[in-house]
Amino acid sequence: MSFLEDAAPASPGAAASRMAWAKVNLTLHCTGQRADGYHLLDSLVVRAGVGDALHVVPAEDLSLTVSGTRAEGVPTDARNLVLQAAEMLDAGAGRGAALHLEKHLPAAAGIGGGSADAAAALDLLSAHWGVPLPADTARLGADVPVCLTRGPQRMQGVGEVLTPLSALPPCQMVLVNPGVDVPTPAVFSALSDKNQPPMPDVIPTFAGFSDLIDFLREQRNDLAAPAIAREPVIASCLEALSDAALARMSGSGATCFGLYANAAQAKAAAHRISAAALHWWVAAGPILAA
Ligand SMILES: C[C@](O)(CO)[C@H](O)COP(=O)(O)OP(=O)(O)OC[C@H]1O[C@@H](n2ccc(N)nc2=O)[C@H](O)[C@@H]1O
Ligand SMILES: Nc1ncnc2c1ncn2[C@@H]1O[C@H](COP(=O)(O)OP(=O)(O)OP(=O)(O)O)[C@@H](O)[C@H]1O
Repeated sequence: MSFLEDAAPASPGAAASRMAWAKVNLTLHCTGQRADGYHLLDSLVVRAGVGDALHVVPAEDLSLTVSGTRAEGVPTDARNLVLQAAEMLDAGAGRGAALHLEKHLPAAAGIGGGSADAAAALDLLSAHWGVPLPADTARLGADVPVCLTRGPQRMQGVGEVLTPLSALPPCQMVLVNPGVDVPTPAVFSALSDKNQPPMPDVIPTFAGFSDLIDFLREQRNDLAAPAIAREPVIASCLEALSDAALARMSGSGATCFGLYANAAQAKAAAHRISAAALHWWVAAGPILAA
């Protein structure tokens, strides 16, 4: 089980570090489809207080090593979004950096693990090399622009249109992943109605936890039904979170989140679910305010 307290501090030899916080889609409405096949979205996105950590030390060449509880199977070559972000930023200039990724988020899990790592790499290396961020970071992945922001965001377009929202009331979250990879393209393809209603034009400022929950209850994750049809265990994750004020799936799955009013409730739920489903990944922490 992972908690915010487990988040890796800057490693002793690192010149600089960044956290790559999990991205959670509190809502995910699919409102259309572009001619190139990408889907138009309307999503309320937050960061959970659990994530990967990326460290850099100066070096002649560009390199990446990976450790951590979820390091198994994560590529260390050019397939890794951290190195793709570095190459994008370097633009062929041949700059070096020794990068080390502490991987704690499951991959292909709907919480943007790879996208958050790419955003952390862009932010870290932009400062380390003294070069500006490129404009078209969505080329690395539709979730990369939102992972470069802090605080709650309304995400529209195919992921590149971002509107910062007022801070949410304090809210604790439990994340549960049953260990099945859910490929994003397959879930989008299986979505039968791609023209569903957006969120309201104006997202209100929430006075307290119960106002936030009341609002979210009226919203949807349109990818939940096709994801559950592919992987029915996702419904079991939602069932395991049934003591939460609200339980939904994030992104294209399979990770589900439960929202709780306080940390004691969230930790109790996380312990209960971990004990009952030993092979599931379970994490608890606050929604990050900024
Ligand atoms: C489902 C979300 O996680 C919601 O935040 C994102 O839209 C997906 O973000 P991502 O994994 O960074 O997406 P990408 O790596 O750019 O795209 C993976 C695949 O998802 C599908 N895709 C993604 C984003 C989008 N707006 N429409 C899509 O149809 C496409 O088939 C694409 O080939
Ligand atoms: N830094 C990285 N960490 C994890 N996986 C990576 C990384 N870089 C590349 N990958 C590859 O990308 C794939 C998808 O990873 P990622 O965690 O971004 O997907 P996701 O959880 O589906 O994100 P989303 O929330 O956008 O659906 C993995 O199968 C993995 O092989």
